Amino acid sequence: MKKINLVLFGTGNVGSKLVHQVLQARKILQEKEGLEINIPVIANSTIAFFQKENQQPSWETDLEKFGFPYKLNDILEYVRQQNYENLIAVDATASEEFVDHYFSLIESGFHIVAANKVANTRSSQFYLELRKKLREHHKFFFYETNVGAGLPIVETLRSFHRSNERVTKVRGVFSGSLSYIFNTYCAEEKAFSEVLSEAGVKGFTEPDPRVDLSGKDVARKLLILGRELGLEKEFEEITIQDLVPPHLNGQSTLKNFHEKKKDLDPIFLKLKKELKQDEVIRHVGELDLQTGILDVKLVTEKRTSALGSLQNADSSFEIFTESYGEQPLVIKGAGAGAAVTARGVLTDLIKLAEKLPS
Ligand SMILES: NC(=O)c1ccc[n+]([C@@H]2O[C@H](COP(=O)([O-])OP(=O)(O)OC[C@H]3O[C@@H](n4cnc5c(N)ncnc54)[C@H](OP(=O)(O)O)[C@@H]3O)[C@@H](O)[C@H]2O)c1
Ligand SMILES: N[C@@H](CCO)C(=O)O
Repeated sequence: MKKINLVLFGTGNVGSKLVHQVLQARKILQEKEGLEINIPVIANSTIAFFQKENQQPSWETDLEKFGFPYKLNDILEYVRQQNYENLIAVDATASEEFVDHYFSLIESGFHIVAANKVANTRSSQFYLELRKKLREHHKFFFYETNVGAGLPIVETLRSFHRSNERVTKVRGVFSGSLSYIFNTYCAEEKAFSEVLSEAGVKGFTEPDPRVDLSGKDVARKLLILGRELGLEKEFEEITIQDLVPPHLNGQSTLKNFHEKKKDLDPIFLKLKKELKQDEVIRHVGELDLQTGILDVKLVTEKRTSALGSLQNADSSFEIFTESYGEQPLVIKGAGAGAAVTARGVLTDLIKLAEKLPS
């Protein structure tokens, strides 16, 4: 039986769902894949819980009851003492700072699976250094859920690139939360702030929803795909329409944003009133490989068009390539949500495990 040992960082929407899915799938993975997945350490931003045997269904209570404040070195020392094989760090945080730990983790023998997009959207220099470090230590880095949650977007583009298929453009609704927000807002008589709150409760938005509204999350996804296709770009080169008014932006606190988010209502009501009867608002990203332009913006679409008729938190990626010609390959489905994302992380873990020794 092949064993992998996970250290899970982040126990929010995605991280907690992942533990449940691993526990549920454990027996079948052992039987059908010959794979045992253990999670000896679970950590959030402040506390960690170390479990010597297999994780139990009571892990949430255990984390709360027996978890204690930790430093990364405590975890590195612990896994070294336990001599765990096939170690994988799962980054289910949205943390900018956590990514600084990737180098120590790799040096300490970890592979990495990340839902967090930050490592792939820092400077090109960081991006290349990380890959150099991975190569030097013979470690893998999987991050399919960085774009389109559980949808196979990164893998599809990487396969095109490897087979020398020229991708000319990727366009679509890249954000599950903004899809939900504009699909709902344009279809129902609710205040924008109310729909925004709903998207948060459903686990579609980033921990700070301004990361979605500012266009930053979609811009990150464009950059990740662009880099996958060999485009050398920096985040600052992306054209982004920021939907957060200056008085609620990153200079003010998240608490202040939540207290004042009703200030968004008149702004979006004005946009809605300007629509013709057969029109809706959609939030789109466009990655043009021919011009090198990466663009994030709001557009008006016909209600009946492919993007105009999207439902729920669906994302839609239109991938234009040389062989597909005028008719793009379209990948569409839930673009956010804990269950689909955790399943995407679990799929990454299984694919990574295939590359590891028994
Ligand atoms: N939700 C989705 O649909 C979706 C889809 C695709 C990708 N993603 C990505 O998945 C990641 C997690 O999203 P989420 O919705 O699960 O967020 P979330 O519910 O806010 O959970 C984030 C978790 O990360 C923990 N955390 C923050 N900083 C940390 C640190 N330095 N070390 C260890 N843990 C830390 C938080 O701990 P505390 O509770 O202690 O703060 C929390 O448990 C994000 O990067 C997001 O972009 C999400
Ligand atoms: N906040 C992100 C989660 C998926 O990356 C979105 O809405 O698309």
